Amino acid sequence: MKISIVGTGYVGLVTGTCFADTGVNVTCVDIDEKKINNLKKGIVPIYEPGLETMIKNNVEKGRLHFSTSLKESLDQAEVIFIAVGTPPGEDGSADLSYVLAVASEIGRHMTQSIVVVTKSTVPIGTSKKVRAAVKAELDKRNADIPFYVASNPEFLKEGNAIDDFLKPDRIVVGTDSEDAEKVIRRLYKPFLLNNHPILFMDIPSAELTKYAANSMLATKISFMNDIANLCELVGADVNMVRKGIGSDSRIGNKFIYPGIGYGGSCFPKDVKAIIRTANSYNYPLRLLEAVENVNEDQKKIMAAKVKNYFNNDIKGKTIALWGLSFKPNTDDMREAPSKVIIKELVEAGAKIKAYDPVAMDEAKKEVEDSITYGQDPYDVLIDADALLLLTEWPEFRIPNYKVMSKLMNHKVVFDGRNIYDMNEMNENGFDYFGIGRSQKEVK
Ligand SMILES: NC(=O)C1=CN([C@@H]2O[C@H](COP(=O)(O)OP(=O)(O)OC[C@H]3O[C@@H](n4cnc5c(N)ncnc54)[C@H](O)[C@@H]3O)[C@@H](O)[C@H]2O)C=CC1
Ligand SMILES: O=C(O)[C@H]1O[C@H](OP(=O)(O)OP(=O)(O)OC[C@H]2O[C@@H](n3ccc(=O)[nH]c3=O)[C@H](O)[C@@H]2O)[C@H](O)[C@@H](O)[C@@H]1O
Repeated sequence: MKISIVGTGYVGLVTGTCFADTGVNVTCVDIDEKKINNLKKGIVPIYEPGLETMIKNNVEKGRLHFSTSLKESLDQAEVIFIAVGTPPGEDGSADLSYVLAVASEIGRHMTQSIVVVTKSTVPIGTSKKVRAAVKAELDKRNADIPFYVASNPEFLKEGNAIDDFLKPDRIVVGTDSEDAEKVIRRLYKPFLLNNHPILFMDIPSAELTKYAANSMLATKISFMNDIANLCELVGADVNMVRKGIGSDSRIGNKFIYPGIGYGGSCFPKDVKAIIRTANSYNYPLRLLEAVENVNEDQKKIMAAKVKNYFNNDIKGKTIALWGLSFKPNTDDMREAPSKVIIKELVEAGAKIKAYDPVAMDEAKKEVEDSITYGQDPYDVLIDADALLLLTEWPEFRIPNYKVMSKLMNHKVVFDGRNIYDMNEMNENGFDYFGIGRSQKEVK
């Protein structure tokens, strides 16, 4: 079987590599020549654990190819996945220009019947537009070639992408044709061996499922952030409350970790987009509007805690940051809450020294020039007046109190992910502030 994946980003590259791993012949296509040239040399553009080795293996076996030519990739391909970006437009709606440009290109170059699958996250009705864009190009050249469209949203998480793709909780496919269903079922069969279901449904339902899933997860996070803030006021510990509610199987213990607000390329964008879609039907999604508002406020909470601790005067203070990426195991800085926190602190006159195991190169492209970067976690603690833990990378989990005490000017830790033991911090002489943990225990 031969397939093509257009868009070689987080989703396209992982999708292509995982399909190649099952023996399918895959061509990953991108318009970014540098990216494709690098991939041909074995240089992977993103940090995703396990991906590099898997790519290398499949390239060596001759099953995984990289190209800038969509036209060439179409040769004998049975399925083509569209996995390009759908960034938010100015009004919050998803920008479909990349998706539709690919659809038109498919129509311009296809020579045999093919299933066109949209894997990008797209609003309801997009598959219709994809179908129309392909058809318009076929009509222009009087080509009567049958083709099918399908929607196959992706649910992988960055940092755990390969595992999520190989062992999905479910695969969602929206289609209106039995022929397309047959081809897609065959392609996904290797991932269904452990009884993970493949759910076929109508196309609008598949498209909406993706937004509903991300919105539900974002809602859980904002809910817990709201509860965490209440915990601080009433003297409760959100870690306890989280365990207390998470052990109710109806609620579940996943995605209820409070923190510094959800970030990344998807939750913020997708919550905005579904609100926008609903508004266009004159149906305000009040709950999700609140989810978004809580999240915006939550991103500012750490900076507020720091300012409050130093009596609203952090001018000239040196603040050390551990972690910059929006979550561990990725170098992705898109919508990272760290960017909001840095902005707030810099505006108040603080000097920032940051360390992240992999995201510093990405951060340098997006963050204030005034901040400096360290070689390792302890490097940034030299003369620091405070440490802020922003991303829960494993290497930050067990801090070396002796070294910290020696290096830091002032012993205070603000833990944006609640990974530290408050008592242990206090016993080692550190003032400690987590998220949603009673301030009473602070010395
Ligand atoms: N990043 C993630 O974890 C997830 C993303 N998604 C969705 O998947 C889609 C892709 O997201 P990412 O992989 O993060 O995007 P990305 O920004 O990492 O990659 C998109 C790629 O598409 C390429 N591209 C743009 N126009 C093109 C064209 N005409 N022809 C060929 N290539 C083209 C770009 O050069 C870029 O390399 C988005 O809709 C996103 O919402 C869904 C699930 C997870
Ligand atoms: O559509 C997408 O792109 C993807 O978006 C998320 O995946 P991702 O953004 O990679 O990462 P998550 O692990 O979901 O984390 C998102 C944000 O929420 C935050 N988060 C997550 C969980 C939690 O309990 N608390 C919390 O604050 C993380 O720190 C991070 O900033 C979804 O989890 C994926 O299923 C989906 O495919």
